[in-house]
Amino acid sequence: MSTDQTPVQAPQPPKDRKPVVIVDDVHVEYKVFATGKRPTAADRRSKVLRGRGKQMRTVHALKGVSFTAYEQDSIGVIGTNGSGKSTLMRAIVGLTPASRGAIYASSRPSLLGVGAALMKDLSGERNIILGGLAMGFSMDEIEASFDDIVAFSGLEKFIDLPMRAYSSGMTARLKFALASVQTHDILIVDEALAVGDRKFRARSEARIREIRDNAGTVFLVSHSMQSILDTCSRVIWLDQGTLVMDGDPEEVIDAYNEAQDK
Ligand SMILES: Nc1ncnc2c1ncn2[C@@H]1O[C@H](COP(=O)(O)OP(=O)(O)OP(=O)(O)O)[C@@H](O)[C@H]1O
Repeated sequence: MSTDQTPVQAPQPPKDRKPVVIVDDVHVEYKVFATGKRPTAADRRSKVLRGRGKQMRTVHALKGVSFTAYEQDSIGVIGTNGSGKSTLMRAIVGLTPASRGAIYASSRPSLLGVGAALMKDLSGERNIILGGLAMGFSMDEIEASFDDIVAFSGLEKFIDLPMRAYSSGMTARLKFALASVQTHDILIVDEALAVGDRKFRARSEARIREIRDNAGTVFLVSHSMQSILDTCSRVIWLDQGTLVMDGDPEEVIDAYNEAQDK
């Protein structure tokens, strides 16, 4: 798909809401082996590899993305596979360094992705404790919210089973339930809703609205335009690492769908 490269018209800054994330001309480049093998830290240090520079290829995943997110924004992030959505989210959280440009955030953003680390051999119950400790809660705090987390996940009957026995949707529910006990100022949800069933999706969408109502800011990466329309107040569309459009969800999604149909 090709899109023209006219400058993106950013929406007017809201008068009474503070900026919470500023993404300023961010570029991200990944170095990969041309064979598809990713270099390890040892490979990158290795003199042999440096001498064989031709085998390395650079993937320019983000090419100068700029926008400002304000408190109470819930921003849907859309784009075709490989357009740079997850890379942008990982850059905002600080997991992937920008090779150029800068990102400023008013507080530490939390990334809730389907890939968040939980132990498959441990039960749901144990994973709640582990996840809670990893998020910085004390045992007393975890115990106090334990029943709420289980109830939110809707996995009461399965909570003593190893997570290996969970479907991907059940795993995503547990992760979302765990993450939602924490108060987030800036929450990034990467595709977690796509795997949940309708009832769970409605519950997590309600939770996203609640965060927003408490002056938080939410980014939602999804291929489900319905989830985005139901939850987001603004949508940014990425294509081949550039920001194509930023604005009203219906307008951006209409333009995106039109470009896909071409
Ligand atoms: N760790 C990595 N190493 C090398 N290249 C990567 C890495 N992660 C992503 N890329 C490349 O960067 C580009 C953007 O990928 P990214 O995962 O950000 O896209 P996406 O929009 O989230 O895609 P999807 O909708 O498929 O999840 C792609 O060309 C991808 O191949």
